[in-house]
Amino acid sequence: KNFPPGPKWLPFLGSGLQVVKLKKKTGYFLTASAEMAKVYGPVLGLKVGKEKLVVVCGPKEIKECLMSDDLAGRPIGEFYNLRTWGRRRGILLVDEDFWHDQRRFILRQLREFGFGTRNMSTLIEEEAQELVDYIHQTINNNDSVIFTSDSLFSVPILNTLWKMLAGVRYNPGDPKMKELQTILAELFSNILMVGATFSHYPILKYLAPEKSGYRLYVNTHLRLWEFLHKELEFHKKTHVSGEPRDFMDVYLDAINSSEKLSNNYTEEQLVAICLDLFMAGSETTSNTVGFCFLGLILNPEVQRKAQEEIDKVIGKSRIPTLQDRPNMPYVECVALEGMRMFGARALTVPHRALRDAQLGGYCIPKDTLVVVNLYESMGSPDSGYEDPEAFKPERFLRNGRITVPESFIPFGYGKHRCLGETLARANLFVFIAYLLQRYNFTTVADHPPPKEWREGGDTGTKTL
Ligand code: HEM
Repeated sequence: KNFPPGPKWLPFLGSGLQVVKLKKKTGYFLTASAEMAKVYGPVLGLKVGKEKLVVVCGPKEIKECLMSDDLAGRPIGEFYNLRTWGRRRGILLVDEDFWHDQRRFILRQLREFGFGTRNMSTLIEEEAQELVDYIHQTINNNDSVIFTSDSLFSVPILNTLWKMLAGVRYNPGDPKMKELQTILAELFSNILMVGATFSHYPILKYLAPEKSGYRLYVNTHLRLWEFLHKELEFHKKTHVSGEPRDFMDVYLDAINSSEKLSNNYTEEQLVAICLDLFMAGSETTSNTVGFCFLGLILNPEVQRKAQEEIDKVIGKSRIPTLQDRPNMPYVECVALEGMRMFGARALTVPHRALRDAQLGGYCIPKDTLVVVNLYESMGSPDSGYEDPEAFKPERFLRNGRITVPESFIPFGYGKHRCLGETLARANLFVFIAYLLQRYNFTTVADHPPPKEWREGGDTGTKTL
C-alpha cells in the first residue's frame, strides 16, 4: 500500500519488460529509470522478477534515502555480493551492527598502514613513479606505441590497495596481476549493481546458466576467492604475532587475540573483507582516473591549464607530492570533474529496507531494495550542472577557491559512505599531477576515443 508509483507489474515478470524496453531505447538502466521518473515521479517503484526495487532520482529524496537508518541495510541473497557470498560458507556477514563494527575496525587498521597518512602519500607516489618509469621504458623500447587507459592505470591503482591489504605489489604484465585484472574487469563489465537477470529470476540459474550470467558470476567469484585464499595461506605461514606487516596480519592478530575480540573475526571474514575492498576500490578508482584523462585529451585547453599550474607550483626540478594538493586547485578540480563524470554513470551500491520505512511520502516495505541513481544527481540535464556532458573543471572554482554543490556525491553519504574515499582522492591527484608534469596526452588518429560508456561508470577502452 502506498508503494512508490511505476510501470504496471505483470505476473512473474513484474515491470521487467518495460525496463528492458526503455533500456534498449535509452542505452542504460540509469537513463531508463531517469526517463521513467519523469512520468512517475522522483521515487520510482519497480518489481523485477521476485524483487521489489525502488530507484531514487530526485535530489531531495536522494538525501532522505542516504540519511535514513531504516534504509541502511545491504541486500541479502546469493547475488548480492561478496559479503553474502561469504555467508554461503557459513558466515553471517549481512547483519548491520556486525558490518559497522567491521567497518570501524577496517578504517582504524588501514590508517595504520597508510590511509590518510604520510605513508599513504609515499606509497601512491612510488606507484606513480613506477608508472612514469614504465611509460618511459616502453616509449624508449618501441618506435611507436599506443597506451590505453585500462592498461596504464589498473595495475598501479590495484597496487596501492593491495599493498595496504597484503603488502604485495605487481609489475604491469605480471601474469598474477593480469589474472586478477581480468577477473575484476569481467565482473564489472558483466554484472550490474542492481542485480543480474538470474538474481531477479532465480529459475534461470537452472534453465539458462550461461545466458543469464550465472555461470560467469559463480566462476569469477570462485577465482577471486581462490586468489585471496592463497595470499591468506602465505600470510598464515609467515606472520609473526604482534608484528603486523599489513592489514591481513592485523586481522590474523585479531583472530588469534587472547581477548578474542568476538566471534566476528574469522579467516573467512577476512577474505570476504578483502574481496569487498577489491571489488569496491579497484575498477571504481581506475575508471575515474580514466574519465579524468579522457577529459584531458578531449579538451587540450584544460590539459594546458593544469600543466601551467603544475609548472608554476612545482616546476620541473622536483616531483609532485600529495602535500601539493592544497596549492593546486585546478588539478584538484580536474580530479573532481572526473569523479562527477564517473558518478554520473553509476548507481550507489543497493540499500535494503531494514524495516517498513518512509521515503518521499511513500511506504517502502521491509526488504525492498533501494538504489540511488547518481546520474540524476550529477549528470542529467536536470542535475543543476550547466552543460553536464562537458568536462569543465572550472565549474568547481569560485574566485580561485574550490566549491562543490550539495548534489556532488560521487562517494554517496550517510552510514554507507564510501570507505575508500581518502585513498581514491589521493590516488587521483597524485597520478594526474605526476603524468601531466611529464607528458602531453592526445588521441591517436586511427583510434578515436569512445563515445559510448558502459553502465557502472566504465569509460570503455581509450587510447592515449
Ligand atoms: C573514485 C573511486 C570510488 C568511488 C567513486 C566510490 C564510490 C562509492 C559509492 C557511491 C559507494 C556507495 C555508497 C552508498 O551506497 O551509500 C561506495 C561504497 C564503498 N566503497 Fe567506494 N568508491 C571509490 C573507491 C573506493 C576505494 C578505493 C575503496 C577501498 C579502499 C572503496 C570501498 C568502498 C566500500 C567498502 C564501500 C561500502 C561501504 C559500506 O557499505 O559501508 N571505494 N563507494
